[in-house]
Amino acid sequence: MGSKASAPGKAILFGEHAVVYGKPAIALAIDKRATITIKESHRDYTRIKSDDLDLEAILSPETGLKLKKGEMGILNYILKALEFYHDSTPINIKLKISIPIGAGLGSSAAVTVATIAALDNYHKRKSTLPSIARRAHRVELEVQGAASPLDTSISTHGGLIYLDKEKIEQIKGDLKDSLVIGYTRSEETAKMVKLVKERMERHPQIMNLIMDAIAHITRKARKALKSDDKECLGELMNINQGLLDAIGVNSKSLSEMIYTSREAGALGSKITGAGGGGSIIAYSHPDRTGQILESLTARGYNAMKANPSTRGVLIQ
Ligand SMILES: Nc1ncnc2c1ncn2[C@@H]1O[C@H](COP(=O)(O)OP(=O)(O)OP(=O)(O)O)[C@@H](O)[C@H]1O
Ligand SMILES: C[C@@](O)(CCO)CC(=O)[O-]
Ligand SMILES: [Mg+2]
Repeated sequence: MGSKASAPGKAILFGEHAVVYGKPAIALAIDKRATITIKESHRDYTRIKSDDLDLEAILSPETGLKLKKGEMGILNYILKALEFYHDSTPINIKLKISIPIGAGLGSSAAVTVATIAALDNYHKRKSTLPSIARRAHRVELEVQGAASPLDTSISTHGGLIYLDKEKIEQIKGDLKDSLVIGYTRSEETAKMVKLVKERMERHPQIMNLIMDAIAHITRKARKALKSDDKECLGELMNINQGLLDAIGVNSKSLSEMIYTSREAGALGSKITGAGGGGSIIAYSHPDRTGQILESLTARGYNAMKANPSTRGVLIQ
C-alpha cells in the first residue's frame, strides 16, 4: 500500500520577518505544489528521490544517510519529518515539485507539510490540519533554527490567511489574475532571519518601531483586502517594501524587479519571503499582469503569474 500527499507553495503579501517578532502577516497559497509519494520498500533501507531536484539519497539503520546525488537542503526537511516518526520501516519516498526552490515561495514548508501528511496517511495515523501545521512548524524550527508558523500554516490550510500570533483567519480578497511573482535564487531563510536578528540587537528601539509600523500596515491591508480597495492595498505593499529595505533584506536584483514591475503598472510591488535575493510579488489590475510579466522576463528575470490556491494540503 502507498500514500500520496501534496501541499502548495506560498507568497507573503505583508509581514514577513515582522511575523518572527509576533506581528501579524498576510499570506496566500499559490498554485504551485510539492507532492510526496510513499511506497513500501523491499530493501532494508529507505530511499528518497526527486527527479525535479536531481536528488537521491539512501537512509539505512546500519550505515546512516548516503547522499547519492543532489544537495542536502530540502532533504534536511524530509529527514527531520521522518525522524519525528521514530519508525525506521524502510520506505521509498518520491518528491515532485513545481515550486521554485529557495526563491522565497515556501518550498521548504510545502515539502515538509506534504511529507508529514503522506507519512500520517501511510501509517494510517489520523491527523488534523492544525496537527500537521504544528508538526511541520517544528520541523522548520529544528532545521532552520528559527521560523514563524506562517509558511507551514499557509501551506497546510491554503487560501488567503491573516495570521496573528497563533490565530489563523481565512480572509476574503480578490487577488485572482492580479499577481505576478518575479524570482531569483534567494539566500537561505535561516540566514536572512539571523541577519535581521543581529540588526535588531544593534538597534532595538529603531527596529521595534519598524516592526510595529509593519504590523499597522498589515492590519490596514486586511481591511483594504476586505473592501477591495486596490489602490490602498498597492500603496501599503510599497510602504511595506520600504521597511523591508530598512531592516536589511532588500538587494539590487529585488529592487530592479520591484521598480520594473511598478513601471509596468503594478499598484504595489515588494519582496515576498525572506529576501536577500528570492522573490518579489507585484499586485496590479488584471489587465496589467501581462505587461508586468513581459517586462520582468525581458530583463532576464524568472517570472510567473500566481493565483491564490484555496487548496492547502491534500492527501490523494
Ligand atoms: N536544487 C536543490 N536541491 C535541494 N535543495 C535545495 C536546492 N536548491 C535549494 N535547496 C535548499 O532548499 C531549501 C529551501 O528552503 P528556503 O527556506 O531557503 O527557501 P524557500 O522555503 O523556498 O523560501 P522561503 O522559506 O523564504 O519561503 C534550502 O535549504 C536550500 O538550501
Ligand atoms: C522571513 C519569514 O518571515 C518568512 C519566510 O518565508 C521567516 C518566517 O516567518 O519564518
Ligand atoms: Mg522556507
